[in-house]
Amino acid sequence: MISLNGLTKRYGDRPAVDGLTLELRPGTVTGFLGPNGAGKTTTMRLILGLDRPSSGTALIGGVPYHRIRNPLRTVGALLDARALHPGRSGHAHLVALARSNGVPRRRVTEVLETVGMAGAARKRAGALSLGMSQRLGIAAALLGDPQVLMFDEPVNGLDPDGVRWVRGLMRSLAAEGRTVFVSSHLMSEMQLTADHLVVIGKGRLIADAPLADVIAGSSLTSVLVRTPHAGDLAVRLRAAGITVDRYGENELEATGAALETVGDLAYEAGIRLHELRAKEASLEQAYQELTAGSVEYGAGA
Ligand SMILES: Nc1ncnc2c1ncn2[C@@H]1O[C@H](COP(=O)(O)OP(=O)(O)OP(=O)(O)O)[C@@H](O)[C@H]1O
Repeated sequence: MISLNGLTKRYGDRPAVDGLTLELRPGTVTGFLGPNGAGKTTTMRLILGLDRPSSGTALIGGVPYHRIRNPLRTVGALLDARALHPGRSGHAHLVALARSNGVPRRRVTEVLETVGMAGAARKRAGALSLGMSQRLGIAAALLGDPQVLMFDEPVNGLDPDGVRWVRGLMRSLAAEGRTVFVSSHLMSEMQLTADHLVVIGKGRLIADAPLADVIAGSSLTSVLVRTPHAGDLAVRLRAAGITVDRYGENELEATGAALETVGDLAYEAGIRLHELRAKEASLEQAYQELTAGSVEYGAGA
């Protein structure tokens, strides 16, 4: 479990991370979202003890990173896949990492197989494609078989097959009861991977909620109804303050109300329904609404 309490990091007088308080739970993939410069990488660096907080705390299993006795066996992380000695092979890198952290050497072979790098592991790190470097970084994170895993943009540079593989890996790590914290800008991918979302903007917490709740909270999530009495139902729904769009004679779309509310209002009015169906917003739409006020580096209209 990771707990952040009032976590703050200032560079000069500008906060990059501003009073984050939240908990990341085991058995869950938590997606970490936010516009460019929102403070995602800084938050991960603070959790990993690579930067010191200006105030507040980041604890892993109740202790700060620097007090963990065997960090690699407790937390695995991929922050920057290119941060490797370019002349060293992936295999040599992992062997050195295993040796200095008391991890048995056979784990190197295991994790290289897990990430599909067994063939390319003897290449110089500098000669690897971005996607292969990402796989190697993921192998390093898995090396100590840790309960907590953090990945900063792990699918960056991966081909569609690799993206699907990362999704399966995150899901299986969480299914084993591990805490998985993963940042990404690929909303469609996050929608398929994450159970829970933490959204930040300008260093501040915007949302900390199950994926389903974030999507249900979008103004674009609506209810589609098919009924021979669409006109009557529209009047009833509008009277209850619900926005209604009509499609043809027998169909309407109600926005800003739960499926149950629409069904109950129809029932109370004695209106027969032939179809009642939720039309979910995409995570991308929900995310854009949530972060509309926090985008610092946008391209304008
Ligand atoms: N070492 C540093 N010195 C000064 N400012 C920094 C430093 N590191 C990060 N920042 C600033 O902190 C803010 C947050 O940056 P961070 O990299 O954490 O954002 P991010 O959410 O990971 O962004 P992206 O999605 O673009 O990777 C940015 O404004 C960045 O310029």
